[in-house]
Amino acid sequence: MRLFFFLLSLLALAPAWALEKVVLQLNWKHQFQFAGYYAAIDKGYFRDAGFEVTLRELGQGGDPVDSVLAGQADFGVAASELALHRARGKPVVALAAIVQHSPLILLVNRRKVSSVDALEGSRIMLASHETELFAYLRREEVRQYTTVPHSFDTRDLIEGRVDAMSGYVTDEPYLLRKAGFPYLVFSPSAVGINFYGDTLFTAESRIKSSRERVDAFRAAAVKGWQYALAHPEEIADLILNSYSRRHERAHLLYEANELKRLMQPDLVEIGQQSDSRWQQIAETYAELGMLPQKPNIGGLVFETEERKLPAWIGYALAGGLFLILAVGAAAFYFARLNLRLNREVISRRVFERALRTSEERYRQLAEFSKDVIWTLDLNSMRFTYISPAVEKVRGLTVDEASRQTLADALTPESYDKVRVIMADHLGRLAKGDLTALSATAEIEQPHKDGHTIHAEVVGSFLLDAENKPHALLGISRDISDRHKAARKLQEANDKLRKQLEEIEQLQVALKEQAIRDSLTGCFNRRYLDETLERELSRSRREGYPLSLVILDLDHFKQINDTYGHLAGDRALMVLAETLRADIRHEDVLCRYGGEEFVILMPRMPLAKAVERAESWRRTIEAIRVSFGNFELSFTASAGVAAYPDHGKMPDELTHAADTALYVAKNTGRNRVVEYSPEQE
Ligand SMILES: Nc1nc2c(ncn2[C@@H]2O[C@H](COP(=O)(O)OP(=O)(O)OP(=O)(O)O)[C@@H](O)[C@H]2O)c(=O)[nH]1
Repeated sequence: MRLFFFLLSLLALAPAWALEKVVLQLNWKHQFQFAGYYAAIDKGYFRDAGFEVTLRELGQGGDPVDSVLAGQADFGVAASELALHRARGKPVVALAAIVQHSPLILLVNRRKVSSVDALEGSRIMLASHETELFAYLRREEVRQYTTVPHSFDTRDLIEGRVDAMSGYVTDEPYLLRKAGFPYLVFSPSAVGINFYGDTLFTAESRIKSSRERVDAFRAAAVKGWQYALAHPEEIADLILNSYSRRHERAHLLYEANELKRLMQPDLVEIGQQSDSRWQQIAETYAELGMLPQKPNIGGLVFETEERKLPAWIGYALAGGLFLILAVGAAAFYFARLNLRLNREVISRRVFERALRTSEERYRQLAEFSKDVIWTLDLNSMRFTYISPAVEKVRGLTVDEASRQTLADALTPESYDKVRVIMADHLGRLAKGDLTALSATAEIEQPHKDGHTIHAEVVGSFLLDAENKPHALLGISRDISDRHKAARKLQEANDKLRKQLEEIEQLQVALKEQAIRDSLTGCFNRRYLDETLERELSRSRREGYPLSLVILDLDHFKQINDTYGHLAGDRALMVLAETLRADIRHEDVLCRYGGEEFVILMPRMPLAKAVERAESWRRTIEAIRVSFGNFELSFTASAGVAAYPDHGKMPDELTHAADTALYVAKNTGRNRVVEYSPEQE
């Protein structure tokens, strides 16, 4: 009975015994990168194919290629370097190209490095098997750089211990974005290096000994990958529960998403690989001097059962040989055509590369310019590009500035101004006036902190294929400092002008003071002396007469003595006012002495002057000046002399008028006396 149960238990164990134990050497640590293999184990696909699979992380075993060739592992995961190894004679066989496009990239600090060229002379963290990145640097002509052994720790890049590090597009960007680090990605695909990513491989010896078993292993792995891509959340949980908690769930799902993008399962059957693409990869290595020319990678690509042709096809092929010969000529023609096409493809690549280089240069110019460079879509009137200088100029991040409408980006006055300019230019362009392609304007823009900045903008309309403007490309230069300086200069100029005006007014006042009597406002004696001389000369020159009246208040001393000096002053002022109101515009009224006034009258003949003096005498006689409780009245005497009758020189004339006045005083006062030589 015991023997029966023993035999029964042996039977139950039989399938487990039948399983072949194999080791699959991974090229990195557990994460979604190997999702298909976890799924194949968990869902029993490997078991169904007769395998008990142990997954070994990198670190638990050596390099996958070395491990598999040394027999320490049965299968391995490696990338395109498989072509390099095969061409160098290592008997590796690629079973399934799981990831159609390599996820390998270079990561840099965006603030420090903006183009691959800038990596010349820098420190780059790279793993030795990341051959395509070496190829990439070489193709970008970055020749001098220090390779730093990989720590696989993004902090080395964040903290600036290296200038660049290699990484997987599926992985590191997640960590860097989470750390808020301003990273930039350089991908070898930019220069046409399109390598396979993770590829399942084994040693040639294993295929020779059991091709069917290898095929079964491959099929189980592919099935696992199909499941993993369809159920990323389930596999993420499986990784967390059974393999590694190194990556959080969100990180694993990010990886799943990126990986799916690189595998393109909707377009390419998982694991599919082609001889020609592997050959291209090998030739890229050759082109970069890492392999000899025309590298031989024969045997690298595994012939699956599906890929192998059935025997009947061989007969069919033989039968078709005739047909092939018949179309030989056509093939020759197509080969030539193909050659030409190839040449075109190459020249196109060269052109694209030149274009990329020039684009890169313009991008750098824009990214590092102190001026803000931007493009505005004319349909949506939204910004489609704004360069990072906006942060310094307007205090806004590129994202914040890009979200602004044109109206938000300008003060209301500037917005109106810009709209008018744009409408004008677009109108002119519509009429075919190409001088309207560009415009300049000074505008004001709000800064994030509330103040206003002044900018000088140069804008150019970009035309589409039909020559219609579709966008506006602009460069805005911050001229706030210039503006401030100009405003200060203007203020200083205004102040200076005001001061000059004040000085001029003071000078005029001073001049006036120098020639006027302060009590009565009449011209003073000095002015009379100058004027009399000038007017006499003119009279002489032009031959017209000139009269001079000296008028003196009678008994003025008595007014002072009786009513006080202030009353005398008041009488003088009233007298001056009376005379000023009566003389002609060209007459000159002067206070000649204390109570003595002179009236100079150009172009006035003697008789007329006497009449005028007589009229003043009568007016003065009638004056009544109120002073306190008193009413003052006074009379005046006057002497009249004229050019040329009584003298030709100033002294002669004043002397004559004075003599006549003397006579007036002595003959009873309150009278006008005309000079005559007998008075002497
Ligand atoms: N209030 C006042 N008096 C003045 C001013 N200038 C001169 N006088 C006075 O004018 C008077 C002139 O006196 P006199 O020269 O004797 O002449 P008068 O009293 O007018 O007599 P006759 O000229 O001979 O009629 C003096 O008393 C001066 O003090 C002045 O600016 N204000």
